[in-house]
Amino acid sequence: MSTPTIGVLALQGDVREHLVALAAADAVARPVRRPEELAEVDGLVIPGGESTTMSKLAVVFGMLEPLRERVRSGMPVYGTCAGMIMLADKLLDGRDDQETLGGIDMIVRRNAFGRQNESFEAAVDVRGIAGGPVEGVFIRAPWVESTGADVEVLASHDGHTVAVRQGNVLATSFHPELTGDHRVHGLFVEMVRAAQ
Ligand SMILES: NC(=O)CC[C@H](N)C(=O)O
Repeated sequence: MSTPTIGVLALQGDVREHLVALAAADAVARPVRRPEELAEVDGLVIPGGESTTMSKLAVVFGMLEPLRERVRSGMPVYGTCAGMIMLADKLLDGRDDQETLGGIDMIVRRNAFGRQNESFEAAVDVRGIAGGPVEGVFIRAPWVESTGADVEVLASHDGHTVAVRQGNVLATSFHPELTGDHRVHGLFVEMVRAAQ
């Protein structure tokens, strides 16, 4: 099977770290800012950052509808933190004008962990990832408040859902791209391969 080309949405956020993690997980990785670039990738990562800014820039760059269209058409997508927010069908504690792409039938609460702790790390067991828990880095992180019947819960922390998958769309509240452990990116690269 050929090596998949995976884009990282490069409007805002920790793009470089995802490019490095994807390359380490045996994908060809490149930044994506424009619809023409989106058309050329087999899968997409939406990075951590600030979802309100990312949503605004997606409108400015004319990316909102092209992104929605590709998610709807089944392109594999993986969102971390702000990226998870972007993939939520419904959002709590977002800004009034904040747009999401949707893709996962879930309600996500923005900054849910952030009120108590700005940032923390915790070992997280992720279904489908062998070799023990991953180090979860949570930075003003959202959690998943509820999920629809077709959504698979892959991980929880403190009783809150922090990793989910629905079909080709994967999302985590935490940031594997900041840890040097590329197993979650490896899982996503396998999802992209399987969809090719
Ligand atoms: N680390 C992150 O991506 C933080 C997400 C941020 N709190 C937001 O609302 O987008």
